[in-house]
Parts: sequence; C-alpha cells; structure tokens
Amino acid sequence: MNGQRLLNPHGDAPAEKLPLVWLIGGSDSGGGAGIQADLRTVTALGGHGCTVVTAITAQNSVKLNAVFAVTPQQLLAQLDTLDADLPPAAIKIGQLPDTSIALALANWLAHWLSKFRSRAAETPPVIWDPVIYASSGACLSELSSDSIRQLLQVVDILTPNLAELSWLSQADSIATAVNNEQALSQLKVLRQHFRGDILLKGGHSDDPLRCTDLWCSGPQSSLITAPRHNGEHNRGTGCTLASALATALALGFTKPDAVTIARAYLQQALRLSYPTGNGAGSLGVAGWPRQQTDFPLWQDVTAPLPLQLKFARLTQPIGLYPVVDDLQWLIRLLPLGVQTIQLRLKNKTAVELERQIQSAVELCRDYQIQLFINDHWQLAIKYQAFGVHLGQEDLADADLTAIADKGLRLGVSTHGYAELARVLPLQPSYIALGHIFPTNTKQMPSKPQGLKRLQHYVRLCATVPGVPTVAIGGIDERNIQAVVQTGVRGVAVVSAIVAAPQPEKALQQLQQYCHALQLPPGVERDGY
Ligand SMILES: Cc1ncc(COP(=O)(O)OP(=O)(O)O)c(N)n1
Ligand SMILES: Cc1ncsc1CCOP(=O)(O)O
Repeated sequence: MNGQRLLNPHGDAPAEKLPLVWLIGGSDSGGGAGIQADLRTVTALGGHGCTVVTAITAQNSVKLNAVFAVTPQQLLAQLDTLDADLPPAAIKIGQLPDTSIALALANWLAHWLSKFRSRAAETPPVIWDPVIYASSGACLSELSSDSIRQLLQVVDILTPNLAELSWLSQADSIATAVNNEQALSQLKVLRQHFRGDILLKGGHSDDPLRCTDLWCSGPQSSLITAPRHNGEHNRGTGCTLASALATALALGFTKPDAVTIARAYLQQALRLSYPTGNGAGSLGVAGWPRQQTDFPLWQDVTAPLPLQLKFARLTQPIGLYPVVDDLQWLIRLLPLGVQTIQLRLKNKTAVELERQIQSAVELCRDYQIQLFINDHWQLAIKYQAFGVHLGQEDLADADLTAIADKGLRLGVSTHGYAELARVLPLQPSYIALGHIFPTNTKQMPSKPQGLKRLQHYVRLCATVPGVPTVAIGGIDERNIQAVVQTGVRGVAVVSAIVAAPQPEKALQQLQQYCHALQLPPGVERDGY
C-alpha cells in the first residue's frame, strides 16, 4: 500500500463517514455467500458494513455440512450494540435460521422503527433477501408462517427468487418466469400481507439467454433484463444483489436507481467470477459498475420502448445549449454563434404553437442550427425540425417510429440510472442528464444529481458510441466549468441566459467556458 486511502466511489472526501449498512445474516465459511459476500459488496460500492450474525454455517464450495443458529440473546446483543453507536443508513437481512431468530428480529425491528416514526423521522430502508436454500440445495431457513408475517411488517423491499416467492405465498408450485400468470398470481397473494416493494429475481427462470427480474413498486411494474451469465462460479448472487441494493439506497439513490445499480454490480461480479474449490466459485469484486454492457435493460411492463429504431445523429457538437420559451429568443440568440437550441413552449395556444414552431424551423435552417422542439413532436415532424426533445413520460405517448423514420433527431431527459437503463439501448441522438444543481425554472420531483453522479453518468454513456450527453439544471457561470470538466458534450441552460440582465452578454460569457465541447474525441466522429 502506498498509504493512499481508497476513495468512496461517490465522494472524494475519504475522511467523511461512509454510510453504514447493517448486514443481518449467516456466515459462510467458504466465503462465497452470506455475510462474507455482503461485506465485499458493501465495501466495493462505497459503504461500510456492520454485521449481525444469525447463524454459523459450515460450508465449502461443494457442500453445506452444518448450520448453527445463534441464540435470540446473541442476536439482540449484536443489534443493541450496533444501535448504540453505529446507526444504519440501510439494513439488509439474509439467512434467518429458525423461527426464534426471525421473531426476535421482527420484534426488535418493529420497536426500533417505531422510535423513528414517533419522531416523524425517515426510517432506514430494510431489505430482506428471504434465503431458504443454499445454491447446493440445502435448507438454510425454517420459519413459521407467523414469523414470516411479522417480518414482512418491518420490511420495505423483498428480493425473492421464484422458489422463495412460491414459499412466501404458500403456493404448491414454482413459477417458470417472473411475469407469467403463475408468478403474477403468487405475487398477488404475497402482496395481500406485504405492503412494500418486491424485486422478483428470475435467475432460475426457463429462459436460456436472458435473466429477467420484475420490479414491483406500488402500481408500477418493470422488467429488468440482462444477458444470462452461464458461468458456473455463481455462489452468493442473491446476497450480492440484495446487499448492493442496500448500499445504493444507503448512498441516497432512489429505489429504481438502486435496483439498477445493484443489477449492474451483480452482472459485473458474475463477469469477473472465479473458481475457489471443486464446486461453484465466487463472484468478482470490482467497485462501481461503469460499462453499459453490465447495465440491464429497464422496461415498463405496459409500455416497452421500440429498441430497433435508428435515430439520426447530430451533425455538429452540441456546445452551449440555450433552452428558450419563445421564438423571440431565437431571433435574439441565433446570430451569436449558437450551434444547438431548444424551443420549449409552454402555455401557448394551438395557433401560436404552430406559428412559432414553423418560424423557428425556417430560421434555424437558414442559420444551420440544430433546433430541438420540446414535447410537440407532431408539429416538429410536420415542419421537419432538426430534432425533438422528450421527457421520460412523453416517450410512451410519442410516435417514436415516425420520429426516427422522418429523420428527426431525438433528445431524451433522464434523472438517474434507471432512466438511463431504459433509454440508453434506444440510442437516442443525445441524452440529457439532470437536474445537476437546484433550479427554480421547473419543479423537479427528483433531487439534484450533483457533479459526482453526473461524472458517473457521462462515463457510462461514453461506453455507447454516438450518444452524446447534455447536462441541465441550475447551471450558470459559477459552476459551468466544473460541469464541462465532467466530459459532457452539451450544457443546457435556461435562466442563466433568459433571466440575465443582459442575455446576449451572458450567453457569450457562458460560451467561452464551452470551448472544450467543440473538440469531440475520435470515438464520436461518426456522429456527435
Ligand atoms: C436538454 C433538456 N434536458 C431536459 C429537459 C426537460 O425535458 P422534459 O423532461 O420533457 O420536461 P419539460 O421540458 O417538458 O418540462 C429539456 N427540456 N431539455
Ligand atoms: C427544463 C429542465 N429540465 C430539467 S432542469 C430544467 C430547468 C433548467 O433550467 P435552469 O437552467 O434555469 O436551471
């Protein structure tokens, strides 16, 4: 070691406390699964794991020889001790060897969580990976239905596989896929006594090519698909997925983003898996997932995107990208050397909308400027605009096939990993990443992403050739340099130009910081 400390993948201040993740589960003497796999995962993703051991298992890569449950007293001593000094940002539960341990944990957590609720404080998310069988097939958990019901009262996210779903819903058969009738009816039964979210894992489904999981959160269901990894060294996949999920939640990611990160982390770990003994080996450990090929495809069950379409590419670098709400702005700003601009018309009459879009297209054609029309894709097609900018919700309603077939470019808004996993495979003409800083221009349902996350998103998108990135939200002359340094190809601004005392001057000043955006690296030569 050269004395340097490892950096948290999502922070550059190693002296800061890392988010704590409590790992409640069994020890695997072989080191492939259980608390050993959990600890590796939490560390790799930038958290600090604390352990509450529920059982000692004697296992190697071939066989499970014995399970020794701790006593409820030993369990409670560990929980109380951690609670006194090391408060968790998330809790992951794995193996619960018997009913007495499950009940002791459920009661302890119910009491502990009620203290948060009485202060109206947010509770740390509790994730339960309900392991019943080791991958060798040996039984790890024998729980009464009453203890399962009590546990489900204190759990926020459940991560069963198909066998565990059948166990939890007391069905007499195991479904063969996460979204067939059998699985859906078992989920319905489970949801009668579980209020939280479910990540149903499809690793044991009958699809030889893909591994598809189902994320059920409130009324929304999404399919999360990745190529199936057919290697034999796959001990601890469930533990790794659930502890990655807990860590991403502890780091402050939204649930869909945390699920996406966890799935990408697992895919990367499977790709890097290695042999240990004579049986199934262990998963590799490699830190924050960065390659798009490790990220799953995220699809809404009801509105999957048509991924076979080919959108036209940009013809110039994006550069400084003003987003304006009236044609008058185009007339003022176009002569100043803008390469890309967006007309984001809100609250206009139908007649005015059409008039402005038609004039804007003609004007930008004269100046050879890349004009994106926000939302109004029918009018953009009608007047042959350079491109359309759509939000995530708009994607389901718009005729993407017509946009692609008519040669219009497509820009898409994203607000995190799950949305990126949804739209990166679509290969739009650019991807907007927002909002980076607080903004007063638009009420945002999400939190600002900040520069660190922006940097991660930019690097991830850079692994998909020809899809440049644009940063948006709260960008002004105080922070634009730092934004440009993340490697984004465009910087979209609204108020820093249109609310400036001298908009033309503000635009020219901001442009000066964007020179680096004019020099696209070789990989993007086929399309900016
Ligand atoms: C470059 C760029 N990024 C994001 C947005 C936001 O678009 P959308 O999600 O469609 O929301 P509204 O603009 O309609 O409020 C954008 N317009 N441009
Ligand atoms: C439309 C939009 N989408 C995400 S943030 C944003 C507003 C950006 O405006 P500003 O540059 O004034 O923060």
